[in-house]
Amino acid sequence: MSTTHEHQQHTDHSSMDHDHDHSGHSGMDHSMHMGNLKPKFFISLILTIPIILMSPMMGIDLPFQFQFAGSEWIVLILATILFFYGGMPFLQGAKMELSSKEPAMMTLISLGITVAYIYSLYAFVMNNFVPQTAHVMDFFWELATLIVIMLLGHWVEMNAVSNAGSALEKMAQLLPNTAHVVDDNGDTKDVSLQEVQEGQHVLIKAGEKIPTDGTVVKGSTSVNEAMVTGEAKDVEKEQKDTVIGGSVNGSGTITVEVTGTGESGYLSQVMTLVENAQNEKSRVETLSDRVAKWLFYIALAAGILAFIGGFITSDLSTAFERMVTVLIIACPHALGLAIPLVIARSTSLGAKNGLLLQNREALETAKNADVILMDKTGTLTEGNFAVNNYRSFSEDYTADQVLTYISALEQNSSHPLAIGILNKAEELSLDIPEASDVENLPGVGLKGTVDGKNIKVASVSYLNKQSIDYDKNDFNELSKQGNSVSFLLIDEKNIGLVAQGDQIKPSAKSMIQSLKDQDIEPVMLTGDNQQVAQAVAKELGIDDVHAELMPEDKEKMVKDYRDNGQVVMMVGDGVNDAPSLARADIGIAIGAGTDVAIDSADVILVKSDPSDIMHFLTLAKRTQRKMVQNIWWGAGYNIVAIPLAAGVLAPIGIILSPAVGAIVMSLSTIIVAINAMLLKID
Ligand SMILES: Nc1ncnc2c1ncn2[C@@H]1O[C@H](COP(=O)(O)OP(=O)(O)OP(=O)(O)O)[C@@H](O)[C@H]1O
Ligand SMILES: [Cu+]
Ligand SMILES: [Mg+2]
Repeated sequence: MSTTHEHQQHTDHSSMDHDHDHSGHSGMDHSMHMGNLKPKFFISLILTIPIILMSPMMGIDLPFQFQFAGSEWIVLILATILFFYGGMPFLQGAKMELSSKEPAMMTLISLGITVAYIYSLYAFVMNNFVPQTAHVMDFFWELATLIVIMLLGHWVEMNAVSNAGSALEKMAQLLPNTAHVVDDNGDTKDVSLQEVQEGQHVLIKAGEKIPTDGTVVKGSTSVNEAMVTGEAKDVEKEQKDTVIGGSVNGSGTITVEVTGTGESGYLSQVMTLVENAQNEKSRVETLSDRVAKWLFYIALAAGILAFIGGFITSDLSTAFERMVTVLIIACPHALGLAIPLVIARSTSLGAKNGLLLQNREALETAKNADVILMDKTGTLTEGNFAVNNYRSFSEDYTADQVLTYISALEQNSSHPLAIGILNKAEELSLDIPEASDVENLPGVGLKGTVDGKNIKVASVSYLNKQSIDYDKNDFNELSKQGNSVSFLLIDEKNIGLVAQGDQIKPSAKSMIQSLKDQDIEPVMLTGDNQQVAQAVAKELGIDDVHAELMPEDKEKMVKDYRDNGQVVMMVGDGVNDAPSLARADIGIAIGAGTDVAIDSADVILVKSDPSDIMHFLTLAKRTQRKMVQNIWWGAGYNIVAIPLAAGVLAPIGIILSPAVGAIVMSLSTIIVAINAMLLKID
């Protein structure tokens, strides 16, 4: 079971309807190569102040400004330092964008500052060394403020990303992080990962994350190490093999002697979460890059036209001035903040509402969701099973012995059904033997060896498929009462059963109603038997129910819906849900669920409350709306200002005064910032 691999496939699949490129990071993922912008921003700010004071803005002297003999030299020197020091991150970014042939934000900024700088140099030379010419307007003021505001924007953006990272870290700590430590008597105890010590033995059940580095001392399994090594291939592990903390156990149960420190595995787990979030390239971010790319071409074209127009109607100097004005005004100050601010706000709102977003793209896809497929056990129900009945069909075994054998296998399972059974066994103080070669049979149950016997705990659908006899009336009676029934098979012979009941989560019913109100069709997919499934569905108001499904059946259902052109959300918690979570457009895992499910999902409901799905949908919708609004506010300024600056209306005497342009530009930046902060979900 290679979940990460499947996740990869999943992203490939979803590219049917939109182009999100995980490979195309390079040119646009500014934060990766910009280093620490904080000192850069402050030093640039200090350099900028004297420039603002001593240099005219777009050729206009502001009331607080002053000049003195030689002050233009100070401006020149400061601006030169600023251009190379403060502008470097953008110049480097532009180099990367251009080398991948994707001119965007960085190229536009670089073009603006480079033209401003070079033209200002030219103006400086003309004004100071060629006295006969008319005064040539320089752009040192614009150059300086441009660089400072851009540095601020990117610093905020990077902060947003790393804040999201630390929010994630906090959230991840809320997820269960215990290891099952085996003591000398063979009993297991759940211990917080920080307390696990080298040399201890830990039990790792199917679908669980391997908590620490170690050596296998018992059992065999296959392990998916993709999270750690990046290679999406299952690796077979048997005794004496080493396992890596953070990798995910397949279907076998193993005992491992801890060799790495207790924390390393867990920490790496958190770190991967955070890293994934940081590397995540949301398509909405790309949207602003796309807008910037268009602005780049528009600005370039407008700049050239302005130059030609200016040259025809006036002189070379006016032509240059207009071109530079256009390029500078085209620079998307506000656009640089439009998306990062919304993302920062949205991530922290999500965290406050119990949502851990592993894949921010889910925020975008959500608005198109047509159908939501939901697992039953542990998702819509508590997964707090209580044994209502257990019995033997064989004269060779008592009912208690049936429960004992089942418990022997269940000790190796992380399934909610296992907990109910083990609680009952403990209540009865049953002496449980040790099982070996335990393997999870997803969608069916468990198998293993106890007292030299081949034992299985299996579902009714397995018995049906294998044509193993059981009393149908008896089974129907139990399951109609809402019991999940598991059979004990010894050498494939039906020996007994255990029947357990569960409760529906309190918030589930109103959530289903809200989903229907939003025209999202709820469908229940469960591995449990028909009768229980129907009972729960009826109670919740779900009309479409599919029961007795194997994990691959669930996955196929997701696929069928998607092939039908529908956008599928899938909510689940178990090993049996992992493939479908990865396959769905939006996979949502229950925080208390198994590690594989969590790894395969895009969103984690940390509080394990299904009604947080509604929070997610609201957050997604509002985030999306804010992004679009902010892009309009950010780019709208450019759309209006560029043609004016280019002199489109010059023939009728209207030409955008550069000072007014600069003021409107600042206004649009402020609007974008305030608008982002107004994002709320209640
Ligand atoms: N650890 C286990 N102990 C006992 N029975 C099990 C176990 N695992 C699976 N089964 C049997 O297999 C059936 C299917 O299990 P599966 O995990 O696929 O679904 P589920 O947990 O019952 O339901 P859902 O898919 O809604 O979570 C269970 O209903 C049960 O009969
Ligand atoms: Cu700008
Ligand atoms: Mg489940």
